[in-house]
Amino acid sequence: MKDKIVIATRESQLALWQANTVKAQLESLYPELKVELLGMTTKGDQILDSPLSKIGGKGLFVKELETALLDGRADIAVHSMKDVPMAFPEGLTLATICEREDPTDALVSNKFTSIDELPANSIVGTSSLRRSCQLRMLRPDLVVKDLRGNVNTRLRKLDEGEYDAIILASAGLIRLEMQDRIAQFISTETSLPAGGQGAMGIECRSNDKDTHSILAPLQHDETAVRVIAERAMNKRLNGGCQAPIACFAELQDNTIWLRGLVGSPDGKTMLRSEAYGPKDKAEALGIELAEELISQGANSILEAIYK
Ligand SMILES: NCc1[nH]cc(CCC(=O)O)c1CC(=O)O
Repeated sequence: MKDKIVIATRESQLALWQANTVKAQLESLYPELKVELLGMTTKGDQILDSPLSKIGGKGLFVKELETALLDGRADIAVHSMKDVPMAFPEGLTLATICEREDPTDALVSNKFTSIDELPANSIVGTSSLRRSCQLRMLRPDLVVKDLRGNVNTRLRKLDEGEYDAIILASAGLIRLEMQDRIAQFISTETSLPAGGQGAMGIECRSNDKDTHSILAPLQHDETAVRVIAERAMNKRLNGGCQAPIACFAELQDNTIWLRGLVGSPDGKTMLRSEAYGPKDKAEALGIELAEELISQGANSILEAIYK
């Protein structure tokens, strides 16, 4: 067995937290194993001045990390599952899906404690079409304003008064011990999360058997089933995390309950569907739900965005 694992990671606080968490888990499982971090800056970290949906989708935060894996400069990359593209480059694979943190979206505000409390014309910050289409559908009287940057940058912009409230993933705030900034954990009925939200995944070289077996104990089967169903739906819809697509799977006993939606960015059209299926057919369930949304007209909404 190898004696060292190098983790390629972005250098945002959240990415470093995630990489360090995997490092600590591996070190406690394997006291002899050396685990090092290789910090890198990705395109998604560099381009901060244009909306994410305009600068090219889902691979933005992972491409440089994947190059390091393929070059052998690193052995694994720890990702937020919602940022991981559906297809992996030749030679790389998703080895592990770790236990999910709170999957909800969070409202963060210094003035208001819930979406219901926001007065008409309040400015709400998010750069996610998925969040904004759901918010616009619920509250067409609010003003959605683009908000970029890592979690700390976004909170700073809120504190500087540019926004009345912002929406972030609860998981990121919890991990960074900023849970006290959360005004409202928004229910999944109000804001259906992005596929994979709150779950970390670990990518590595497909043929690196040693690393696969080292990572095996970090797999969380229940989370994996849920995330596989969600990603299958996204994949069938060709949607990245920048599309106004939401999907969320829950597991009750051996049954998956998968909910999905596709919204138009103006919040005027919202296609919703849900499906139940056995947990050993997670991928088929995701595809089934996607096809139901396509039969409702999802493709014409999505094509208008990708154009
Ligand atoms: N797209 C950025 C991103 N990727 C993962 C998270 C949060 C943590 C997670 O979902 O695991 C965030 C920040 C956010 O959406 O607020």
